Amino acid sequence: MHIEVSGLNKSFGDFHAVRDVSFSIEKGHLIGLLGPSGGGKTSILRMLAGLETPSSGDIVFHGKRVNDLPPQERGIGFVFQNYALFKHMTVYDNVAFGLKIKKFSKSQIRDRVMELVELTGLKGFEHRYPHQLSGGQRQRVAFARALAPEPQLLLLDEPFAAIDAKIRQELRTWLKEMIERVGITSIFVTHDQDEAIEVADEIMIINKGRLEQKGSPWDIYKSPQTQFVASFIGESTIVEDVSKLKGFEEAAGWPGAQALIRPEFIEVGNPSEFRLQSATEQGKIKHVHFRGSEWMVEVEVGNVTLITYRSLEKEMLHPGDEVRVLVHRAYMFNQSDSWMMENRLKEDPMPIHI
Ligand SMILES: Nc1ncnc2c1ncn2[C@@H]1O[C@H](COP(=O)(O)OP(=O)(O)OP(=O)(O)O)[C@@H](O)[C@H]1O
Repeated sequence: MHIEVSGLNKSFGDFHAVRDVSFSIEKGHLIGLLGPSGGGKTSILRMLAGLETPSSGDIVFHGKRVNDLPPQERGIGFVFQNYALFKHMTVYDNVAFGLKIKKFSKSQIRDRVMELVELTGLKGFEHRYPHQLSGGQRQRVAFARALAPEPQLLLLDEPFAAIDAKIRQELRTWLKEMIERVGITSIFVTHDQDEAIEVADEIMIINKGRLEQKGSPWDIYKSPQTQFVASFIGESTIVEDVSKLKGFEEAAGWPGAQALIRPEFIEVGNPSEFRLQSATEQGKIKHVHFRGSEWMVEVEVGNVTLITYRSLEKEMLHPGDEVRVLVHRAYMFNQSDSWMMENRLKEDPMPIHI
């Protein structure tokens, strides 16, 4: 189902939970609504579902305005964290529930339930009750139940929040595969950036009721349009006065602009590792953390602590070591603009606008 949302607002009294949000979603895409707690993600989802009425704005499914349609007429399936299974019903009856309401025949129900039980890897569990299942299995039943009546849109609100880390990881991969196989347009809410990056075709970053950015995980990571997005996705250090770093002197002409530097924009090492010494800073190692496949290094340059990674292949660094630091790039932000700035001493002398 193609979705078009324009100028969506939601106020609770004089509190604006959702502010002028507009977006469209292609049929079959899996969208992650990502943002900090209280940002408005669930409110957006609830308005799409018809569980909350927008204060203003339009919600259009397949070219038809659905603002006034009740939830059961919108062709939506739900998997909510707190939308528990019916405890007194077996897996079979849970999955059959929506089909009975829609008055499918007994044999149609049987065929559809068995198809979904098979699809979700729950064959053999049809006669179990929810308390006889693991958390991951329960969420798979919830998924099967949501899909049974063949909805056009699937909404998932923090579907894995209550599940422990290892199973959550497996379920993410599983969910992505399932959604691709079924080909259903889906939107899921999460405040976990790894989850959104790994699972979603596109991410929408929601903060303080506003849509800050929408795009593929990779686009959002490499071209963040606001400082909030840059600091919310991935790791970074914010530098108040980047003009003090070598190669970034030009930034002194942009008062008020802040720089945000990602770990992969920084190289740290012994002097012999750098050919262009003049472009590097003097630094001192503060901490070195072992991260399994690499070192995470905190290095002090002037009064700023920068975070970067270092290959395990290279010579080991220790706290207190005097090192050279090369900052390749920085994201620059002021109130109305965002752009990428390259180290002038290193390569391209002109700042590149995103
Ligand atoms: N029924 C309501 N009445 C009053 N305020 C509400 C209501 N529902 C939500 N809010 C407020 O609107 C804001 C957005 O809430 P929402 O649940 O949409 O955020 P969220 O991004 O989903 O947060 P979380 O990740 O914590 O679930 C919050 O400040 C919340 O307190």
